[in-house]
Amino acid sequence: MISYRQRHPGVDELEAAGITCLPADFGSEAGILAFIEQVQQHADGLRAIIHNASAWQADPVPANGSAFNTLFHVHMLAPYLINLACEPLLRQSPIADIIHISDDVTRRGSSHRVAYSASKAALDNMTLSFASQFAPHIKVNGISPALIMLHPDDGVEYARQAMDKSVLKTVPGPEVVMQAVEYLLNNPYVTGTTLCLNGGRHLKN
Ligand SMILES: NC(=O)C1=CN([C@@H]2O[C@H](COP(=O)(O)OP(=O)(O)OC[C@H]3O[C@@H](n4cnc5c(N)ncnc54)[C@H](OP(=O)(O)O)[C@@H]3O)[C@@H](O)[C@H]2O)C=CC1
Ligand SMILES: Nc1nc2c(c(=O)[nH]1)N=C([C@H](O)[C@@H](O)CO)CN2
Repeated sequence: MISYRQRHPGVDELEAAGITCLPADFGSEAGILAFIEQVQQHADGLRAIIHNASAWQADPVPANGSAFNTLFHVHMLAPYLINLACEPLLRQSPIADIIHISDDVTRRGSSHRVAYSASKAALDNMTLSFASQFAPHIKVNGISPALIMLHPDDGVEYARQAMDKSVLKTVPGPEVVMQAVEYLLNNPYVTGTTLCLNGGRHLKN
């Protein structure tokens, strides 16, 4: 089961493959609650919930609360309300997991994405709280990536500078996130942990 906001061709492919694709906009509490209602109508139980939705928003200039408001909803309120509402569905599964996708930027903050970084740091803290609240039946962990994949409009110089930020000097692609997800889903002794997926950036700054 996936949520989508804009109907990408990839959503059509998933739906054709039999995946339940639910429209959702987590930018408001009403949108989050509407998504929860859809999940409850489509699922009798859940093996895992992976919170991936995100907006890489820079801080607006001149300053206003728009980015903070959006990112509070998408990175904080949506995981919070979905986790609490779907706990009973997760308890139907003999093994259950919640995974929050965060961002390595929370290590140091961001001078141009204060709201983005703060909301991801809050998500990291919710990993700790929900891990305590839902144990022992449900494991709750995070994955904190640095640059995973380049955008189509990223230039060669941007890519070189990005690779130089880590000691492993690579932009690995989404497979490494899947490897981290599989590790967390399959390891019965890991909870309250956020996996650092950053090519060793912390060794450089
Ligand atoms: N890409 C990278 O290098 C890095 C990514 N990450 C994190 O990894 C995760 C995946 O990254 P990436 O794929 O690049 O993320 P994207 O920026 O592509 O966003 C992921 C999805 O979030 C959805 N989304 C955005 N706003 C909303 C909303 N209001 N309601 C519902 N869905 C919404 C988008 O849906 P739609 O397209 O339909 O609008 C999009 O498909 C994110 O949490 C990101 O913060 C962390 C560090 C590096
Ligand atoms: N929601 C998103 N979050 C992030 C993205 C993105 O495209 N969408 N991209 C990055 C960058 O790759 C950054 O890691 C480069 O240093 C971070 N977060």
